[in-house]
Amino acid sequence: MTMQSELAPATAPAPAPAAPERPVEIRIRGLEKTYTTERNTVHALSDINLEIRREEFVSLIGRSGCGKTTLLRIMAGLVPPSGGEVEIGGRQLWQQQKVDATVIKRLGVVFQDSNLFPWFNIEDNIALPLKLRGVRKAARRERVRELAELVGLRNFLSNYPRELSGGMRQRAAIARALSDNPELLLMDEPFGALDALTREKMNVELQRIALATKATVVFVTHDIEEAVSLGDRVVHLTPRPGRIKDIADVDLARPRALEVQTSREFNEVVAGLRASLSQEDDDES
Ligand SMILES: Nc1ncnc2c1ncn2[C@@H]1O[C@H](COP(=O)(O)OP(=O)(O)OP(=O)(O)O)[C@@H](O)[C@H]1O
Repeated sequence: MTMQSELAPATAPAPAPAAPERPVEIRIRGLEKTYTTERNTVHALSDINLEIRREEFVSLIGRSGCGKTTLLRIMAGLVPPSGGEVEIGGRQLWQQQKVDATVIKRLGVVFQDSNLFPWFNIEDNIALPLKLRGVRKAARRERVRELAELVGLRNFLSNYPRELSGGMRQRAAIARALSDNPELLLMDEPFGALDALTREKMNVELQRIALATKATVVFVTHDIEEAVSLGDRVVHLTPRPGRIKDIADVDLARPRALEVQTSREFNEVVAGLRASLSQEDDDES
């Protein structure tokens, strides 16, 4: 495991960048976010600098309120930053508080709640982004079938969301996010509401899907084991204001089966991150 720290002395060996042969997909520079409400001002993110390479899987962890969701929502074009830059695929996402629509087309977003429309069946839910883009019915049907195969919902296309389990609904939400072939998948605690066993299965599934689609993935979670199981790197944010405290490299081959969690490397990375998170508690007390 390599822990990269902003506070590392100048003599520390330079950390090996993940997948150096791949181009940078996301470049975040000097990102700031301040929320101003009638009652107070919250400095949610401060001087966030991060580069993510194409096809990389990056997990974001940190205690509640450290700005994980804010960072993801800025990257998704949903919340404007107060300062700094987010470049995706070589283009600025935000310009004067407005999003560049061509950059948004590269993105797929999945939240904790699947947000499926209850009055549409699974096929229509998955097909919705394609329909909105004016893709013809026959092409939509073909793409939905492909995606349903990928996420294991082939036999449930005519069902309604209420007839599916939580894990199946999340798989449908992932299929919908993938429908327009996004190069970048942004996921905010997508499995947070699932039971532990379903979550483990979904972690294995998600890796398979990410490998098959060659998507770059940014994945927010509270769970250290989940972050390490999935990530090529794990970015640890600290609160007040949200900053990157350190970044752990996870040098484990893919695809990673559940058994990876018994390996020495896995447990070393988890222990390092746990120590880093609990040091935050000590710093607070
Ligand atoms: N719309 C908003 N208006 C005002 N403050 C906000 C808003 N959204 C978030 N915040 C504040 O910004 C900070 C970061 O919130 P954010 O939701 O990004 O953290 P988080 O790490 O995702 O938290 P959690 O793990 O609990 O979801 C918090 O102090 C939060 O109260």
